[in-house]
Amino acid sequence: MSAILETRSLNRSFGAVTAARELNVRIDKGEVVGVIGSNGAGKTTFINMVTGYLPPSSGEILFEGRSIVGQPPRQIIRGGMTRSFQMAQLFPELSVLDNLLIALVAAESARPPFFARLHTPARIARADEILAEFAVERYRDAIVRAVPQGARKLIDIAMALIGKPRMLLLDEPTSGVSVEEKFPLMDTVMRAVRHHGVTVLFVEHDMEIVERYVSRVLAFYSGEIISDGSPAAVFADSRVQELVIGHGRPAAARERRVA
Ligand SMILES: Nc1ncnc2c1ncn2[C@@H]1O[C@H](COP(=O)(O)OP(=O)(O)OP(=O)(O)O)[C@@H](O)[C@H]1O
Repeated sequence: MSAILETRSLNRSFGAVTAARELNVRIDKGEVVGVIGSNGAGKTTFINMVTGYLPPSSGEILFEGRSIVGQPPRQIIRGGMTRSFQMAQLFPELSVLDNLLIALVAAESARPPFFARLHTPARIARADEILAEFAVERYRDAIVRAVPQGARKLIDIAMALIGKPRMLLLDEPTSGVSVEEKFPLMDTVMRAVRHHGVTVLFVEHDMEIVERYVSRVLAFYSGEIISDGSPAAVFADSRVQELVIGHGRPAAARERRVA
């Protein structure tokens, strides 16, 4: 497998706090990787550095073999790596369609979206295609503010995928989503990313979601990766049990430990 994302000796400090310490991460094309860690472990710092929102204190970040350190987020998006946020980043007063078109133009062009013509037939066709893929067509012309939370999450992730990125980073895709909605939401997202062969890395506190959807887990603690492997191996790691998941580990992991 070839690497799509690599970090080398990546560090980030905030005053006396080390939020990332010598992170050497390699993600191969097609992997679905979960990032876990307790509050303040450095998960968001890692995602922010990789997507251009936060400059590293030192170290290297390679996307498809090329350094992206110093590139602004917009350039990284156009280069093929996008992200969604814990809180959906939609324009609440605009329609779902307009939100998707703005995201598409941002992924296509260096110009700010308001200088480009949004409503071209080709762009609308692409927006309709992704609305159908995420089964949210019925909200196409709704104002975002009026869309239920679960559908908003899906639309936010659809926005991240509309420009056909090769890598997607998600920050807690199921946060704020009801227990009944979380698995259908993740099923929809995973179907879409697998269909397009997108590599995925997502931060998640819900261990049931991690166990069900990822092939590999990175466990963060105090700015370092303390365990990296299959969900079964990482959940069985005594440091991870002590420092990261405690009693919140999934039932299957508990059973494996007892056996
Ligand atoms: N902008 C900032 N200024 C100062 N300290 C920061 C800043 N961002 C993060 N930190 C500190 O860096 C450390 C890592 O924070 P980070 O947000 O990356 O953790 P996290 O694992 O994403 O936590 P959570 O699960 O709560 O989102 C914490 O000690 C945090 O207080």
